Amino acid sequence: MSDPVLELKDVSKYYRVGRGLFGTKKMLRALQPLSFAVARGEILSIVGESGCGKSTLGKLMSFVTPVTTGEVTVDGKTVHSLTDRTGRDVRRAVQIVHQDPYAALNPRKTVGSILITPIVANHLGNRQEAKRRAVELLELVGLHPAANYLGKYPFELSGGQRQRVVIARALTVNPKVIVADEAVSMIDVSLRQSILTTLKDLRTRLGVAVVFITHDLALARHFSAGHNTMVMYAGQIVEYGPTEEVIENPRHPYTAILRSTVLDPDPDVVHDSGLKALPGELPDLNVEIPGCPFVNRCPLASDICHTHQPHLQKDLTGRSVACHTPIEWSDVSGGEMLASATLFD
Ligand SMILES: Nc1ncnc2c1ncn2[C@@H]1O[C@H](COP(=O)(O)OP(=O)(O)OP(=O)(O)O)[C@@H](O)[C@H]1O
Repeated sequence: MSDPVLELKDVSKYYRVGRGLFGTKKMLRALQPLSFAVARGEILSIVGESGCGKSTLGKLMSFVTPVTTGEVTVDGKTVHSLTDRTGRDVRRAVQIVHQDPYAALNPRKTVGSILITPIVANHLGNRQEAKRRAVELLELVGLHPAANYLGKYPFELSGGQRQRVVIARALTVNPKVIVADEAVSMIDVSLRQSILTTLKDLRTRLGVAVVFITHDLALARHFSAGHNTMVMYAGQIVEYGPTEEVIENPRHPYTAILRSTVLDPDPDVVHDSGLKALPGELPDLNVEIPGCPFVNRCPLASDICHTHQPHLQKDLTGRSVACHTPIEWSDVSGGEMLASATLFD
């Protein structure tokens, strides 16, 4: 990859979820070891059903939660503990924006204080410089005239305005990557588009990379058009590559089924098209299974899928798929693509 800024190497996450027989620890495998990188200024969408590990991955890459195994690095540097002062610069290079703008802001602090405090605390300017920077950031995230917002309390703002303040706060420490975890899912549908545009503008204006975590394939297609999309299933990456390739000509049967279930035919339509329930259930993450985690829901499964776990393999188009029986596409007439498998019936 050209110019990676954030790299995850064999990163996994197990949560302790109680005690089993004889007091043994019961662990839930939220993420299998996975590796990928985010390039400077890249937009990467991460999509998948509820429980597939998207938020866990977002928390690991922004140093909110420690990894169980593996390593997360920013410009080749890592942190050895999430509270280690020497790793502060590395940690603050990745900022996370959560879905709930109501819970994210201290109701007793003004917008000015919310933005000025981290700038001063991180020695990025004195109070006067911090105030100037706060105004700049509010303008940047689309709150005009910015000076009017400094004295406001969160309760005086709409959900969309609060989320803009949350994004401005993330920018106070000059991050290299913003992880937006379902950042518009609690925002009124009519305001989503403009917040997404603001996030995209940050990439253009500041060169910051944006990792966009969503359960909504249509939003991913829209937001990361021209960039990359990763599809997750049961704590694993099942498909990864250029957004148009992954979503228009999916090679993993899971991506294909998601696509046929949820997508609006118009790629420019942004609306609430969350994943509908697929037939079957996610596998039990408490149990280690030998084969592919999707095997019980997969219409293309063959014998090997029950016994051997498929690994992510890159094809000639630069897309990676973890599947023993990936869908083959062929160009039949003047660019029209035809799948070998009829998953869309
Ligand atoms: N702190 C925790 N302790 C125990 N299990 C957890 C914890 N956080 C997440 N999990 C479990 O890890 C798995 C992955 O959860 P995660 O929240 O990362 O998925 P997700 O794809 O983001 O889903 P959602 O969109 O519903 O948040 C789930 O089975 C979840 O119940």
